Amino acid sequence: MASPASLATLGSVRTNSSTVFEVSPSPGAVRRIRIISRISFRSVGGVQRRSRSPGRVCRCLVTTDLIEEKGIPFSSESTYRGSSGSREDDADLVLKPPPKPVSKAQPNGPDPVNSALWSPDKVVHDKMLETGQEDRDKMIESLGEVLEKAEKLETAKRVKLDGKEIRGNGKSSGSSRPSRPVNTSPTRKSKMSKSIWRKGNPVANVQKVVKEIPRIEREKGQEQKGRSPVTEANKPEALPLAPLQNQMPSPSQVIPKLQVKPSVAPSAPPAPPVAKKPANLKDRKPVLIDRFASKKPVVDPIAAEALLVPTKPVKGPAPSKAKEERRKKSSAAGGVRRRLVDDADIPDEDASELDAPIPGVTGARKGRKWSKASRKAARLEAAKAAAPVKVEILEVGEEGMFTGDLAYKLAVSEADILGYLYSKGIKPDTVHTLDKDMVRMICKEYDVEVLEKDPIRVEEMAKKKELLDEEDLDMLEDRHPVITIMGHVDHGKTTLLDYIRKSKVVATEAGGITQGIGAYKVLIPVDGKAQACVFLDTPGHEAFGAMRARGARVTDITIIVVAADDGVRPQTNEAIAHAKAAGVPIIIAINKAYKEGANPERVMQELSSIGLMPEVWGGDIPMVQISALKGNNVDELLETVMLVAELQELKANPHRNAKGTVIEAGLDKSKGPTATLIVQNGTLKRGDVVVCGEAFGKVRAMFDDRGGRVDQAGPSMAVQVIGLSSVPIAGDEFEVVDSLDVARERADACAESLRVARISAKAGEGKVTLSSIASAVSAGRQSGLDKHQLNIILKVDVQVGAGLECGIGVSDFNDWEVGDIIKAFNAVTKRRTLEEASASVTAALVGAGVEL
Ligand SMILES: Nc1nc2c(ncn2[C@@H]2O[C@H](COP(=O)(O)OP(=O)(O)OP(=O)(O)O)[C@@H](O)[C@H]2O)c(=O)[nH]1
Repeated sequence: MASPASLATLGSVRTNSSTVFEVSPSPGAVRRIRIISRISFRSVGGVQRRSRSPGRVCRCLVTTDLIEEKGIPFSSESTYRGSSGSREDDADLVLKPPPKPVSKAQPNGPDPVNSALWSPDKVVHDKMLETGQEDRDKMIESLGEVLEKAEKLETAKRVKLDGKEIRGNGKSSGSSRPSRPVNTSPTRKSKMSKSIWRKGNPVANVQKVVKEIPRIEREKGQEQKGRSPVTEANKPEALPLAPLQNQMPSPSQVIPKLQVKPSVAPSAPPAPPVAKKPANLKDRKPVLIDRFASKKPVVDPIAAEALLVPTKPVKGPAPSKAKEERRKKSSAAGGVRRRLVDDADIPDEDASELDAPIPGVTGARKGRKWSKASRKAARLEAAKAAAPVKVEILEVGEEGMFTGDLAYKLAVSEADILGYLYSKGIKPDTVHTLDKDMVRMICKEYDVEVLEKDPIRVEEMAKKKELLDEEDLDMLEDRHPVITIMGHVDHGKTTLLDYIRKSKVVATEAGGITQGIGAYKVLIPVDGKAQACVFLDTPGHEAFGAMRARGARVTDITIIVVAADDGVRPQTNEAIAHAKAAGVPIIIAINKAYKEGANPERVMQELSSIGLMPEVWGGDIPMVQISALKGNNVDELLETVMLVAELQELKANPHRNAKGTVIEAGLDKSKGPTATLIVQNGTLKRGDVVVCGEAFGKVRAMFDDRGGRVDQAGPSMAVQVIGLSSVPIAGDEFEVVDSLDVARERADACAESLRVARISAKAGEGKVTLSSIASAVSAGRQSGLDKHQLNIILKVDVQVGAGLECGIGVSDFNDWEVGDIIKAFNAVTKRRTLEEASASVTAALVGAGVEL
């Protein structure tokens, strides 16, 4: 309880219920006066009523500083609880004069403060004013705290939602505490932005600041003040915090700057906020605006502008009408590809041609349609090239044709031909060989003209030329026979020749044959006396007909080998034809006669059917059944040969310059151009000047069939010579002349004559050979061949000679027909069947415009 003295010094305040003053009268110490209960500020003791509300509640806290400032001495030990005091005590307290001021006395006049204090009404009034002011401050402060707490809660929620928890808000709040009174008036958004910004989450803050604050400011500025839009730079200062900022400037002035910082772009010109967003967001983190923005395709601004640029309006509806008309026309024509041509001019029968690509128009319309058409055309062209081409004119020889060959030339199947023959009551032979009459009949059915095949150049080549002059008749001497072995493939020609060489040549001459030059000299005992003979080897494949023809031309006797287990075959017939054409005697060697399954009688019958009647059957053709492998009856065969040769009375003039035929030619690395010559008349000496077609030269050396050097070669002798200017052509005739000048002139004349002959004879006859093509091209003649070129690379080792399984003469091709070249190519390569090779190459030639 307060003492009366203390109460007297403090003054009295009457309350309706109790006195709530707690006074500590000790000066200098911290004192506190607390109103802890309901008080009613009424007019007490002449003091003006502060509040007319009897129930007004007011809680205030007054520090002793204020009391000390007022000069009121008090002590904490003296308290007064006046509820139990009497009115007199209260009056005494009021009526008593206040004690003399201790600390601040004013001698010249009354101290306004002290005087006021000493004025009972004024003291109470001032205290009430001070208490009211403090209450307002307290209320403002408490409201600020409440708002700040609410902001913290809201911010925490938002941050949690963003996955970023904001911690330590108390610090920031504390730092901004001085501005709380200011923040009572501004918007919550600005404070939140400030708070978040200061917590180091600039991204979220940036979004809010950029998007919201300027808009709010702008709206407020425009609506309330009616001013022109503020710039971005002065927006922060235009916040509605300004009035209170003047009173509490320091913190509030900093906060708006932090809020506006991300959105401020001082150097940027004023622009709509929408236009500014991408730049700011891009500067920060675009992924927050659009996480997939980086994955989106980048649009070329120029292209986008071009697309967005509106097209100029086209005058009139012409394009659509024309397009519609074209569509109608194309639909009527029935194809997309026909839109590019004038359909009205196209007859119906030519409509199919439009399926092919249109030259020159293809490039005008690119797309799947045209590429598909191109592919279709390519397929058709390929199929056309691969398919057999029906000939218009067919040549047929005396030997007739195979059914397969005729079917290919007529572009039909063999079944069609056989069916036609059966319908006519004709049954072809077992090998399906059609004779000439059958071929004519069939070709007439298919409207193909048939011409008699020229028995030809092969036959002409096979004809034996007369090598003897009138001067030679008085100096003729016997000569060795030249024998050629011919026959079908694998019928045993080489086996027979090998047996003769081993049994006769090797046995009689030491060393045997060391070099094969396509001619072999053999000594055959006849009546106990060895007689020499020369064998020429020729390939049996059909492609080497020309070689066999040349062989037949230079030969005196022809041995035709026929396998008893296979019978007469095509090359058998060909060999027979060549021999007949050359007028050369024919001896039939029925080989493999002792082989199981062999039927020599059937062979004899077949031969007799083609005009070769066996001697045993009363004919004039010697036929010997032998075994080339075992050597059975080979001596009998040789005796027969020599008997026939003896009957021929083979003679020549060895005392004159040599004449003969080139049977083989080639190019040797060390020797240069080489040629195997068989002397048919005269004697060839070393140093002679020879002319071989277009080649000429002095014979520098000669080699016999054993490889030995020889100085001369008489009639029926085969030698290899070196020293020629070029490689001659197998089959060319050679002749010894007096000098090189003469030889040169003869060679040039021969070359020109051959060239002219090839052009006129080959090309004029419609026969296409490499020579005719080359001659036509070189001569520049308009023969229809100068526009085409056929490139064939064929690697061979020799031109013509013995054992030519792997080689044929390149030069021979110059005079060959293309068909024979194809066959030769197939024979050498053996990559595929003859029909396949012929079909493919023929198709290529036909496609190139070459008539075969
Ligand atoms: N059983 C038997 N086989 C033989 C006989 N003669 C040859 N042959 C075999 O028949 C095959 C062909 O013999 P070749 O001598 O190469 O026939 P070719 O006529 O020279 O053949 P080309 O030179 O290609 O024309 C070989 O396997 C020989 O062994 C024979 O009398 N009896």
